[in-house]
Amino acid sequence: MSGPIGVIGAGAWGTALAQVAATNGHEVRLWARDPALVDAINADHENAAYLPGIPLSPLIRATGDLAWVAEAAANLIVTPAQAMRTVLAQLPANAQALVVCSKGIEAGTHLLMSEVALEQHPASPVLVLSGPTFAHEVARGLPTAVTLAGHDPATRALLATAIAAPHFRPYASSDVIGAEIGGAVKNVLAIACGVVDGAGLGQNARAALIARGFAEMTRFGAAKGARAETLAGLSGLGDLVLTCSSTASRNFSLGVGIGRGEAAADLLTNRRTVAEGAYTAPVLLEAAQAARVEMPITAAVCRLLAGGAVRGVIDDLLARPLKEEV
Ligand SMILES: NC(=O)c1ccc[n+]([C@@H]2O[C@H](COP(=O)([O-])OP(=O)(O)OC[C@H]3O[C@@H](n4cnc5c(N)ncnc54)[C@H](O)[C@@H]3O)[C@@H](O)[C@H]2O)c1
Ligand SMILES: O=P(O)(O)OC[C@H](O)CO
Repeated sequence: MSGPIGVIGAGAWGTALAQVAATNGHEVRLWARDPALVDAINADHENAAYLPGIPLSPLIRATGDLAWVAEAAANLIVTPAQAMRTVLAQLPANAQALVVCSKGIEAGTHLLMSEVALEQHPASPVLVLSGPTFAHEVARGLPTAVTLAGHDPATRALLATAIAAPHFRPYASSDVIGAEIGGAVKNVLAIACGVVDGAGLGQNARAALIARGFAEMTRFGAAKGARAETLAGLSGLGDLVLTCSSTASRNFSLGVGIGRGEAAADLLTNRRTVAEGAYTAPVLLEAAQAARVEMPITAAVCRLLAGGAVRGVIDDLLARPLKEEV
């Protein structure tokens, strides 16, 4: 794929992906809604607000002109999930391949981000990029691998070649829904694991929670048509293990604060960067209930986010009737 690559959303992940694309020699058009951020990135070749300390490639040009970005051969969409529809609605109708890189489920509609993108741009090929990818590591050139899912083999091969770098290895998949469900659900489970850490419940509890969380992800995924092997791959289990194990995860860190007894509402009000799991959790629970899928850990996270007392929520989770593992 020749020509510029567009990146829509200049937070930590959009900026890191811009850096990956520039590594491959692509001119990158990086859209930010905030004019001050556009000016700062172009002046300093750094996104000090969201990805500090990483010198950015001169091939990256920040802009507020969405139409100019949309002329690119492919556009990586990296806004917070709940903002995606509004931003996509401003994109011209002739946009080429749209690669959804955000992780979440839309409130109200219960749609995954690729479904939102397809509703807004039915004529554009829509792909999903997801996996274990802390932005600050990817931007520093540390290695990882991701799932790149799309329905058309030729388009996903083209995109894989365009974004692959020695430290960034995309694995192609046709399971678009599966690739998205892993990323959306793991953010909620990472909050739960952070709570376990913050409340000092021990490493056994965290491992048990990861395993039972993965069971929830698998049940929900099956109900939505995801393939089990996708959920066991990079975008599911891979990302779940990453974010459930590190305070570098915003979702895990939010959970740590809740586990220590801080009010979820205060923690959310005081943060500038997005912890998607806090917005996904209630939507996921609604979607699971509509699909008659039991998700007790997700329900517990919802109670905690709504101000429930940590001890009581954990006691209730552990007091559920005994059951078969599978
Ligand atoms: N940071 C990571 O390591 C990482 C990795 C993989 C995926 N993701 C996903 O990528 C998405 C973006 O995360 P991030 O880390 O870049 O977020 P971030 O918190 O670093 O930045 C969010 C960006 O979105 C902008 N923004 C906020 N509200 C907006 C709106 N209404 N319209 C347009 N722009 C808006 C902010 O100005 C900021 O530039 C999330 O879904 C996240 O789960 C993040
Ligand atoms: O910091 P988090 O919790 O949003 O996680 C970032 C990425 O999704 C990790 O793959």
